[in-house]
Amino acid sequence: MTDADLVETVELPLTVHGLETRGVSAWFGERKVLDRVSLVMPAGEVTALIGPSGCGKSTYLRILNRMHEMVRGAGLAGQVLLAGEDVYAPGRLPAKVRRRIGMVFQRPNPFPAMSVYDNVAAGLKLAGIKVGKAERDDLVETSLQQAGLWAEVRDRLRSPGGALSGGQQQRLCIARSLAVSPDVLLMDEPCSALDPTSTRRVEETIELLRGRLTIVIVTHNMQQAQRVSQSCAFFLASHDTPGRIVEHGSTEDLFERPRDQRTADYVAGRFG
Ligand SMILES: Nc1ncnc2c1ncn2[C@@H]1O[C@H](COP(=O)(O)OP(=O)(O)OP(=O)(O)O)[C@@H](O)[C@H]1O
Repeated sequence: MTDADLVETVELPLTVHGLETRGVSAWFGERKVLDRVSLVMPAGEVTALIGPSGCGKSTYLRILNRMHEMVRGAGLAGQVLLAGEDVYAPGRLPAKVRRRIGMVFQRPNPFPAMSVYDNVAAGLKLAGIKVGKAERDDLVETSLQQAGLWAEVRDRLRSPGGALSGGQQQRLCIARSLAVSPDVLLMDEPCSALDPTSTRRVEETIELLRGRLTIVIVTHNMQQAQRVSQSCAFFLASHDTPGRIVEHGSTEDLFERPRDQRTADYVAGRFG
């Protein structure tokens, strides 16, 4: 048997696209917070962004789906490519980019008074997608299944989203994002407000989604980065130096065989 035979091959649907940035820098007013960040986030994989607080991970994530430009005074240079196409090309609508590159935030933010069903269907509505009732039913069910929540809510689709547990609410938000069939899902510390059991369930959902779409996750939890991601990028900034990637590569290499001493210190919990 050769080494090649041992490599697990995951067959990707043709529709799964990867994401790449080339020389991305960012500013808030005069202050530069990211410096020439180049990174490939492979199709169908989970890429974890790690690093101490304030090094620019969330800013970088928000650049990927054009949310950074919503902040007054925010500046940007460089390129973001989805399936090789620049998401900042002239004429590309930010709303369309955000439909292809969805996002889940630190705190679950379902519409609390809206039913579970309507919360997922809201993903379609917000994206301006009109479908008939039967197709909507299908999409809601499929999205909840992909988010690993269907079995828990199939009998309470008409209950308010706000009545679910924190972890269920986060998976409901994931289902809402999935309803529009995005290419990429960005997750900004999606488990930081959750207890360990709910965290596990969200991690299982991430595992379920792997291979179906490309995922980029910001996490402060080193065990989580190791559990859920296949590749990993370590960001670092200092008081007078904007955030940069110190090291990136396979998650295993980054944690087991870091090339840079700062990476070794960070993943071992010696700072940050
Ligand atoms: N809206 C904003 N206006 C001005 N400065 C901002 C804004 N958002 C973030 N910053 C600054 O940009 C830098 C990067 O912040 P960012 O939130 O991206 O870091 P982070 O690595 O995600 O931090 P954390 O892990 O604490 O969430 C920080 O110095 C922060 O203070």
